[in-house]
Amino acid sequence: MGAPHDPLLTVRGLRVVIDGLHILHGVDLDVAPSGVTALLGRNGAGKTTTVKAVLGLVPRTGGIRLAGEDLTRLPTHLVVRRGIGYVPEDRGVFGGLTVAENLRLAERDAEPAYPLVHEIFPELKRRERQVAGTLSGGQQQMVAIARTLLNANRLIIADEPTKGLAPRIVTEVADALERVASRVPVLLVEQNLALVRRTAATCAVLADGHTVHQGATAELLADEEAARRLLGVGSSRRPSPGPSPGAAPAPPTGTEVNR
Ligand SMILES: Nc1ncnc2c1ncn2[C@@H]1O[C@H](COP(=O)(O)OP(=O)(O)OP(=O)(O)O)[C@@H](O)[C@H]1O
Repeated sequence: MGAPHDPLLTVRGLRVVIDGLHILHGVDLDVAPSGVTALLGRNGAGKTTTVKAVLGLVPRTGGIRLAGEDLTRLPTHLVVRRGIGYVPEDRGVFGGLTVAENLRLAERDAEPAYPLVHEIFPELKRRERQVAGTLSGGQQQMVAIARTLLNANRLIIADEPTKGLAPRIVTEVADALERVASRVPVLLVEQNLALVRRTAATCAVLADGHTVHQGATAELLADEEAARRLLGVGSSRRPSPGPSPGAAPAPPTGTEVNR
């Protein structure tokens, strides 16, 4: 175990080769021990592959440590048992099962944390008998996130949880993510910069399969030129409401990684 401010998850020199294609060739990433850390980058930069590599869903080399423990050679089921909850991009909710059945399938611990799930997602308690396929996209996303809260996870990884959702629902999911991150640290893959600005104190940016920036989100997004160059977008559409109360303290400066 490290000191309280040490990163919870550290990824160093992560490489992924699939069918001879070099998809990741040097991803470095520190996930803060509290709050939300964002993983950013343009389409195809390697964000989902990075997450899958951490989980052991694709073959990888490099260094992956959770609270100091080396996960690099562990298969997925053992990575999950070390306490990493995963909310995949497609949510993976079983549309033909009820909300309660979806949650029951995700139980891993002897005493699943239903009180916590119902505290953070009271709507899921009210809808526990509803067939998940009839839920809205945002409600399905809440089921997907709730599954990771049932077990005593040390880190939750959410891959683009707001993708395809209407703006009002994005706000609801963002609210939920903040509630979750006040209890369990979150690594958030996200393209919605307003959401990132609101929730994530720190971020890493990928481009072409490697890390090109790590640091404080507010500093990156305040720098128009860097945001445009690294993310391909302007960043000054909204004033920053600042990081959430549960967010980790941000490092003083960003670090650009030149390769
Ligand atoms: N199994 C695979 N076989 C071949 N190429 C792959 C495979 N998985 C990913 N890639 C390629 O690797 C690159 C990175 O993909 P990845 O899905 O990690 O990017 P991403 O940053 O998550 O993109 P997006 O924001 O569009 O979801 C892309 O060019 C993608 O086409």
